[in-house]
Amino acid sequence: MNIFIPYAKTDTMKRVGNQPVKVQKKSKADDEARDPIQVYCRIRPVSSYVESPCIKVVSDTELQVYCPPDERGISKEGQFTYKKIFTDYETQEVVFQDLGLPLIEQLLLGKSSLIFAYGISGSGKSYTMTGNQEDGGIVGRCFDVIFNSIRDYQARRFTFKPDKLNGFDVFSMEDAMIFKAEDFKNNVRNPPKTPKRKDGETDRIPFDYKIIDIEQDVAYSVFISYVEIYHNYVYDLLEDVSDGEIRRNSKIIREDATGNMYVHGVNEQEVYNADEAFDWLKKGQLRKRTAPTFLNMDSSRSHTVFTIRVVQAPLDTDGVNIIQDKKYTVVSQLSLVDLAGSERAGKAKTTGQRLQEAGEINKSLSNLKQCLKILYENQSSSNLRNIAEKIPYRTSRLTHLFKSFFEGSGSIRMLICINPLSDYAELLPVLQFGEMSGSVQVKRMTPLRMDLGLTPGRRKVVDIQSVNRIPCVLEENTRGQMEKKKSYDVKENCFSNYLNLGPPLPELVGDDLLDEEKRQELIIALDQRIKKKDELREILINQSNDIRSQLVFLETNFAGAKQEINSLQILRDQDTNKIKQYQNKALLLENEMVSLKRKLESLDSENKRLKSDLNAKENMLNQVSVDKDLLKQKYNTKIVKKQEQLSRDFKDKWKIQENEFEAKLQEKKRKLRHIKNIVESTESIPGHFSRRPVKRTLSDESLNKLEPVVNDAKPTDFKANEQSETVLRHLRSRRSKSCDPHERWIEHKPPVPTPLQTIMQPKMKKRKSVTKLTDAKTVSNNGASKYCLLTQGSNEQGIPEAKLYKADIIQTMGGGAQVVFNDVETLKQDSPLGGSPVKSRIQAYNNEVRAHGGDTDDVQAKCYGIQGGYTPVSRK
Ligand SMILES: Nc1ncnc2c1ncn2[C@@H]1O[C@H](COP(=O)(O)OP(=O)(O)OP(=O)(O)O)[C@@H](O)[C@H]1O
Repeated sequence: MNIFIPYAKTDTMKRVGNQPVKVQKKSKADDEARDPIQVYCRIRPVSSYVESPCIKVVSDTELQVYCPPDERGISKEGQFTYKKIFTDYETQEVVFQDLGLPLIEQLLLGKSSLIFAYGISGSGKSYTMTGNQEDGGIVGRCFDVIFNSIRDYQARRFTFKPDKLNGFDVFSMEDAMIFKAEDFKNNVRNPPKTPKRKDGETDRIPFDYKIIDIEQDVAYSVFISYVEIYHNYVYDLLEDVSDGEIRRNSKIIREDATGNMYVHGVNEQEVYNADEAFDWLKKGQLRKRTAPTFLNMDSSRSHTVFTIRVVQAPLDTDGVNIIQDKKYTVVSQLSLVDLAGSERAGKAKTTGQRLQEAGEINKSLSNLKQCLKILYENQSSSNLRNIAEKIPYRTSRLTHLFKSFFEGSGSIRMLICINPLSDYAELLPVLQFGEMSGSVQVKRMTPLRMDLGLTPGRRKVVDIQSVNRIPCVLEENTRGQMEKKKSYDVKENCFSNYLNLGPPLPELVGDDLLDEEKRQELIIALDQRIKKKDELREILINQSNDIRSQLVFLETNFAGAKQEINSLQILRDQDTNKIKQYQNKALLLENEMVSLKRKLESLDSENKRLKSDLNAKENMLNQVSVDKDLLKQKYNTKIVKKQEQLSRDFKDKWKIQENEFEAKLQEKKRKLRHIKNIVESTESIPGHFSRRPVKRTLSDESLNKLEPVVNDAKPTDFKANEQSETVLRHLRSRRSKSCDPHERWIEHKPPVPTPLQTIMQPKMKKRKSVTKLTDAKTVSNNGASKYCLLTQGSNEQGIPEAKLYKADIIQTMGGGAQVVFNDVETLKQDSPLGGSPVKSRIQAYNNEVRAHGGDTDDVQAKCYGIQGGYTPVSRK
């Protein structure tokens, strides 16, 4: 077996003998550290008789391409530099060693990588990536190297299981055994289909390489998946399609919690050895879409991605079991991408479906180119604006799937495959793309393995100490049996060493002891044995001393360790107590939270109820206010109408009263004018006094000391003196008591006069009372010389007032009579207490009427007549 010593170590790796690899901690500088995409170029072999028309390899890193002169004699050429150029005579093994092997080493260290093969159709991409049975490609060789390297450190099958989220769950040994038993049962029921071997197919030649310097205190498991991207859809090549089903369902690409892209729901197979992995590869290859074209008899019509994922989990302190905490599990992946070949329809002579496929292939490849170009431009110093253009990863599934790699989740290597028979126009874009990709930098990934602080070499100690230990992988192969046997041999050898005291003693027969020679021989042999025995004793003593001192040392160590353990235990107990306290607190807080939550909920519901009540009440209030407004409006209009009506009525009444008063006034004026005329005519008669109207009131004190008004007394303005002292101007006028007893009076009074209850009653001895004056003869033929008209009403203050209009009846020549008014007596009553005398009088009158069995309504009506100037009793 070859042992691979890596030729190129990255700065993050440090190797010292067989010591486990220590990974430097991630520094800030590492975050910024970037590595270029490493681009390799492989020229496929062609017949030795044919010479490449336009390619010339200058060195193992430089390649020249030139275009033969055209008809105008113009020739073109260009030089391209790559990490390494594999010429046509370089074997698959060499290519693998340069391209694949370092990535396997990184894979086992927990670092991810991506290799993709790019080139024109038929340039040898699939050959390089997968190869064939006899001469395996990169994928098959990867299996061999991986399993050769981890064989002694493999975890039991089913210890890890994909969690469907691009991570892995870790299970105990017992769980793994249960899963294995279930899997065994399933396999018995549905035996897996192994691809049939083609006629003449030989056995696979395993690649005998091994990486010796890997971490031994971890357990490894390997998972593989195989997908193809066809027409921009992702299909699982390891998915079993049931007999009825024609095609597989496409898968979607997702991003996991750490930002890595993955094919969701893809079938990830755990493989335990290279042959098993190779079987799956073959299975997938049979499902891969290929078709014959003019350029390649077995041309890939899809991009295929073969992914190897290595899962590692550290061993516990005892070095026996795996630490089941998921966070210590390291997953690294190596994606091997065989891109479908770019092809020109004319050259490949494709039509129909093949042409469509070619279109899709070219589209996705051009998007890959575009992404890398933008990445390059974003990184280049010429990007002065320092504005990163958005990279269209999502445009195609191919770039979407590898987005995380371009963004720094692992290193990238590209293999440009070239068919030397291709012409300049075909080669140039491929070579240019390769060179441009070499200038793109991707962030350097730091392996994620965590330092648990456990003693290195735990597995080795267990291996040495337990000779009879059954290795965890014993059931997987017979290697363990051999090792077991080996350990027994060691044991036996050790004991034989200790028991061998020297060469065998000479055989003595009979008198041999008497023979000096024989005796000497025996003495020498015995001496030798004694010597050997002493030596052995000395060794034993030394060893026992050593062991003793070691024991002492160990004991002191042990005592120290014990002490340390005790203190640690105390600390642990304290921590446990603290944890318990915190747990109790958390529990209390949780309970409190629950009760608060409940309270909050009840308050919430109460709040909601109150809110709804409030809303209902608000609605009611709104309704009431609306009703009120409506009512107000209604009453306002009613009031306005009523006011208008009242004002109209009032105006009408006012008009009527005004007219009445006007008529009365006119009448009075007419009468006054008439009186004036009479007066003026009597004034002209000698011996007559000029007469002025006299106004007297009952309250007038001057009434008792009546003095005749002198004729030449200055006329007084009636209006001006209305409120002043009353003046008796007519000497003949007297109060009733002083009436001439011989005078005959015609008393004209209302039909039902209101009793005035006063002592100052007119006293007319000779009189004729009439209630209505319809005939003139009543005045003229009666021989009466005086006329008295009694009116009863109320003044402006509502106080009843009685007026006596006195007149002289003058017989006329024609036998008629003229009534000349010459005096007015006004009778007015005031209460000294300020009350209404009318009311009391009416009350008294009513009482009196009732006492005599009369009806008070009539009296009431009369009162109305007195107070309001209106009498319902009609005068005839
Ligand atoms: N280095 C090589 N040595 C021997 N044969 C080779 C080599 N490279 C390619 N070939 C042969 O060339 C043919 C085409 O190669 P391959 O199928 O790998 O091309 P490809 O680039 O994958 O084409 P496509 O893109 O159409 O799938 C195959 O028959 C393969 O065996």
